[in-house]
Amino acid sequence: MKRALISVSDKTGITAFAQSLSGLGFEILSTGGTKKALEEAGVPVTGVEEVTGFPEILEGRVKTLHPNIHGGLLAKRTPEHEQQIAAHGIKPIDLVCVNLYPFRETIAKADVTEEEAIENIDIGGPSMLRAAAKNFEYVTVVTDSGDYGKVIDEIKTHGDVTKDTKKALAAKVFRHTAAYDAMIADYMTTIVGEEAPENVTFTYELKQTLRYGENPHQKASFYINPLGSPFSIAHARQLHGKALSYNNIRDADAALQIVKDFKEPAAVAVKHMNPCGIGVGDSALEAYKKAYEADSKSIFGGIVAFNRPVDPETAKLLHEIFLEIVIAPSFADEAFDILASKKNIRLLTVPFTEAHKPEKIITSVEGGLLIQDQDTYTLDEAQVKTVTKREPTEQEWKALKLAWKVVKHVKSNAIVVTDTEKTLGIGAGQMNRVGAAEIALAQAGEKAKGAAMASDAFFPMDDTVEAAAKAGITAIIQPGGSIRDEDSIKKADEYGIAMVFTGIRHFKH
Ligand SMILES: NC(=O)c1ncn([C@@H]2O[C@H](COP(=O)(O)O)[C@@H](O)[C@H]2O)c1NC=O
Repeated sequence: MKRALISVSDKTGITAFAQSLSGLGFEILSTGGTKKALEEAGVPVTGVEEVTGFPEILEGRVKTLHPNIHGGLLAKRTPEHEQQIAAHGIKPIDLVCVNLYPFRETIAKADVTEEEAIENIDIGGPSMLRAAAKNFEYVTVVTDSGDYGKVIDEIKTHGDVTKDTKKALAAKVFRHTAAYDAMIADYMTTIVGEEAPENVTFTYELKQTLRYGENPHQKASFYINPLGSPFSIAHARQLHGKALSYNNIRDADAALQIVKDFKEPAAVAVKHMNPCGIGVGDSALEAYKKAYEADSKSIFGGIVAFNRPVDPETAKLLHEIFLEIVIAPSFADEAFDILASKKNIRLLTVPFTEAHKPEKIITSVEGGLLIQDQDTYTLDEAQVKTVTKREPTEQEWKALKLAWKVVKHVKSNAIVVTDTEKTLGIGAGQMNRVGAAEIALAQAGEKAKGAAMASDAFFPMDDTVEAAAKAGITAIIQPGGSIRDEDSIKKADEYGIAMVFTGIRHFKH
């Protein structure tokens, strides 16, 4: 008689599965809670303690960790192994169905204690899963209730689960136990505060296979951190429109990261990971009008993120142009109807919460990963110092603060020109700083007169100040720290520009 060992925390679908196995001639072996559930459903079950000859001890910490179980799981069906287990009175186990203590769900609880988390580290379950998966040649191993039906069907059709399925199920089990352990490792690493552990493992879950990657000939998938913040593109709720593409996800992430930095109502338009127009105002409507005005050409086909609910008036304006995505904390019903009248536009919501804890940034390079903190620095006015003869006026200060907030999110070398309520020119991703300035100033045109300029890193020479002055810029904010700072300061003084140093750099590569 074939034997199946069933030990599950999540009992979804288990009685039907066990019933089918029993009907197909399997003897069912089971642990405490699972045995009880199966017995209540009328499935004949043998308790594991009858197999081990040992009771469950240490509050369930030891139930299946016994040679009578693991010998039965790991024995090859070869004469040598069969003789060995028989000599010890061990019988083979042909199928294992195990799902693990809910560690992830436990640590996701806001009030979880360390003790509770530790108790939810499953030991016996992964041991059985790994033993059965190693012996996939002979043993079927199931951990996902989604596979119960397939396993039963194959046994009914072929008398056993096919070799290919056994192998595929084993691979799935190793992925599962690896992810489970990675989550435990991450939790423990955080508890002990290890900054750069000698190994790093992550658990990410498939959210979506994408139609393609950055280009149609590149394959791509989207994996998300199951414990990630809801205030993220990974956990955004899509209310309308076609599935997000690879580029959509990255652009939407960029737009969210920017709009998160604003307390006042703001609208952020993004193209190709850079902001193309940012506006602030007293309402979403006002902010959007300014973001649109900032660059009414580039916004076409872009992504717009708001940090306030989208109202019908704003929706009407958004509806006038082609946009890929609109993201906001929410959409008023009428606003949703207006926007959703276009079939393809994606409408996403994310809960804007102050409690958001920024995740680390992980970037891949060929053969490696780079991990760093997010650039969460916000301007510390006490640290900022005016280096020129002239202090910025109140109006200039307002514009400088906006420019500095924006420049952090623009690819380096970055130069941003703003007034007090919107971007006027954005020079992004240039290989020399003055080149970025020329782009930003050309875009601002006449509006550069009396405007503010921000630079993400120091000026290596005074040419950017010169270009700014000639375009009519009256205030500049930059980190400072160049050996030629004095040249830039002198140049600013020459033109009566007020320049402040932040002492902080905002490279974004
Ligand atoms: N300690 C053991 O020997 C052991 N054997 C199986 N388990 C787990 O116990 C759970 C099932 O327990 P029950 O059938 O009592 O509800 C499963 O999630 C299984 O993975 C164990 N528990 C944890 O390590």
